[in-house]
Amino acid sequence: MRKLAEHNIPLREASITQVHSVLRDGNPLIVHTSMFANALASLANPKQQQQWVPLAEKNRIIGTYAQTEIGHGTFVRGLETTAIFDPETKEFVLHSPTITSTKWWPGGLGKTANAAIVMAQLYTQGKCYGPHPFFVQLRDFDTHHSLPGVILGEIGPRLGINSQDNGYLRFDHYRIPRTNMLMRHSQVLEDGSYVKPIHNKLSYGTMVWTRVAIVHSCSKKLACAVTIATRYSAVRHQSELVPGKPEPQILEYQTQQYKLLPHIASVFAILFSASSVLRMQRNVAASISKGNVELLPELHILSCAMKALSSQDSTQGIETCRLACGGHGYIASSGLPSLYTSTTCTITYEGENTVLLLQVARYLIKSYRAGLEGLPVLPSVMYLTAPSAMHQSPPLSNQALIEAFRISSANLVKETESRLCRQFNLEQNFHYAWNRCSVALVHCAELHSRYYMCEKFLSTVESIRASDRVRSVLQDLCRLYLIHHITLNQGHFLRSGTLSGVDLSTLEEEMYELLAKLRPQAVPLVDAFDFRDELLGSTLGAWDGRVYERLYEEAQKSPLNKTDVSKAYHKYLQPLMKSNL
Ligand SMILES: CCCCCCCC(=O)SCCNC(=O)CCNC(=O)[C@H](O)C(C)(C)COP(=O)(O)OP(=O)(O)OC[C@H]1O[C@@H](n2cnc3c(N)ncnc32)[C@H](O)[C@@H]1OP(=O)(O)O
Ligand SMILES: Cc1cc2nc3c(=O)[nH]c(=O)nc-3n(C[C@H](O)[C@H](O)[C@H](O)COP(=O)(O)OP(=O)(O)OC[C@H]3O[C@@H](n4cnc5c(N)ncnc54)[C@H](O)[C@@H]3O)c2cc1C
Repeated sequence: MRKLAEHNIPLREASITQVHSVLRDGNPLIVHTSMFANALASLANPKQQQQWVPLAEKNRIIGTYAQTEIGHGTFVRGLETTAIFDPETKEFVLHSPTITSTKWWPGGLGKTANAAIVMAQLYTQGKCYGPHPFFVQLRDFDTHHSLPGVILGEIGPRLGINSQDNGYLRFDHYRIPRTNMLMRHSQVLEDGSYVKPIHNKLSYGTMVWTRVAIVHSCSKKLACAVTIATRYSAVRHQSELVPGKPEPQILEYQTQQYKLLPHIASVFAILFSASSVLRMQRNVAASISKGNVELLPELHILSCAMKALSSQDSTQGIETCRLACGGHGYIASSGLPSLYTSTTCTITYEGENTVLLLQVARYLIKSYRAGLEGLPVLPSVMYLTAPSAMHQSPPLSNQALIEAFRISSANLVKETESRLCRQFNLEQNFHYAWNRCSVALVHCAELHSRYYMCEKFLSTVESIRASDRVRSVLQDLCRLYLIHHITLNQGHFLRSGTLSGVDLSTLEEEMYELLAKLRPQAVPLVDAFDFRDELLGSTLGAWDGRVYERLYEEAQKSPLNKTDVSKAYHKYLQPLMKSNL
């Protein structure tokens, strides 16, 4: 926090700086500097911002985002915490009526935060208007004691990010002023009448913002992992490639190159997609402030798609990097275990991935149907019903591969929509039919999202003007990425007829050549991510390659090495050894 102040970094931007990466196992302030700060900036009206933002900037208020309940995370409309307006006192009464309505998971809630943005079902004049955000003080600002009517605690150890205090929260008829409802988009007036927002999902804005931020952070985490594993693979020598010859660097093995290079490529694919979504988010934020919400649905879908794909890719990539380091990848000092545990949670939080992909699928099916009827659809999905341009590009060129993605994705959506119609005719209920098709629907969303990511990778690389040599390396990397994902999804391309079996063999052959061609670039590419050793925090991935010395030095720090004979010997082991059991 002192560093942020020194460098004049506003609270809202803190979460995208390096600060949080230094604190590897999570930290109790992350939700304060990200979601809480963003909720105030985007959901509070100017008067409320004047009241709370300066206090949050000075860390007098430390906040969290309390939405998820022990009984409901995904289904936001099903939240049970109530905020009932009392016109007599001009207050909202917050209450947790059931065990399942207990807020559960918010970061920093357990012991750190003294305030929260609480999502609760808004009731006024006897009517429920759905989940709305409220600013709620939870602890005394001086003593830090929880306030009467507020029950708070920590939820216990987790798979990772255990330096963070994820918490639980219950309300017992806890009263807050009317003006604590975040009123930028919707309001409850003094007489209890409700003023609705210009789009009924604007109160979900903090989630959209965080999903976009997660895409960027996933590329960073994966970049750390590939840096560690690639540098280590250049230092580590093992086995014989040619019998009788010296042990080669493990990076010489094609299988090792196959483990690492596609994930190095993935860092760029995620990064370039993140930039594109971020640009769109800024445009949408500017439009919303002028009262235009036309592009909000597109941003919602794109942020769902990219959050799902980037969290899945980076988690798998980090695990592959860990395995690529053999036994040393399992040791905590490699940095890889904590990278994994602090990344795999992104698959679940801020919208569980399957659920987000189903949001994307819903949009694809709706847009496909609209396109068939000649109704206007947004640019990113026009291709679903637009004629194919496959024949215009040279066979197997990058453009042709992108076209193959586009056509395969459109084909899958078309096929799944027909299945949905057939199922609907059988079930006579759209929702049951939807559920019966949901595996295929998730595949549609994944292929569409992959197409978007490939397209962003290629168009960004093609636009590089600063250096021909850099562009050339990135073009190879991008080509590897396209072919790699085509080989992983062969079935879709064969089914749509966009690529033949022969095409796929040709591409596979090219992929193996690309691995060899890119091998000398592997270390320079990860060096170019420019992580300081302190930030990587890895015995295997440091700049100087002193892997074995660092592993040995780190072992010396183990508390068990402070004495030659441990206390446990005298207490348990010696008696056991003498007991003749
Ligand atoms: C670095 C920071 C650390 C972060 C730590 C992690 C913090 C957290 O995890 S906080 C909690 C996060 N929780 C979540 O993300 C919950 C996930 N669930 C949801 O977002 C919603 O329940 C969701 C989107 C799945 C469904 O919402 P629901 O209100 O039921 O809408 P639904 O009926 O499915 O859709 C209705 C329409 O709204 C649209 N819609 C839904 N959400 C949005 C949105 N945010 N913006 C615009 N439109 C939206 C849909 O596309 C749909 O449009 P259409 O009718 O045209 O097809
Ligand atoms: C580390 C961490 C930090 C978190 N921080 C916060 C925080 O700061 N604030 C906060 O409010 N919350 C936080 N959360 C909660 C998080 O947002 C939820 O866990 C997440 O949204 C998933 O919801 P859930 O746990 O209810 O899962 P569920 O929705 O119960 O998911 C369980 C399974 O059901 C499936 N499923 C659910 N609905 C559907 C559907 N409609 N169709 C098909 N399948 C479905 C899912 O795919 C999944 O396989 C955090 C969670 C974690 C793990």
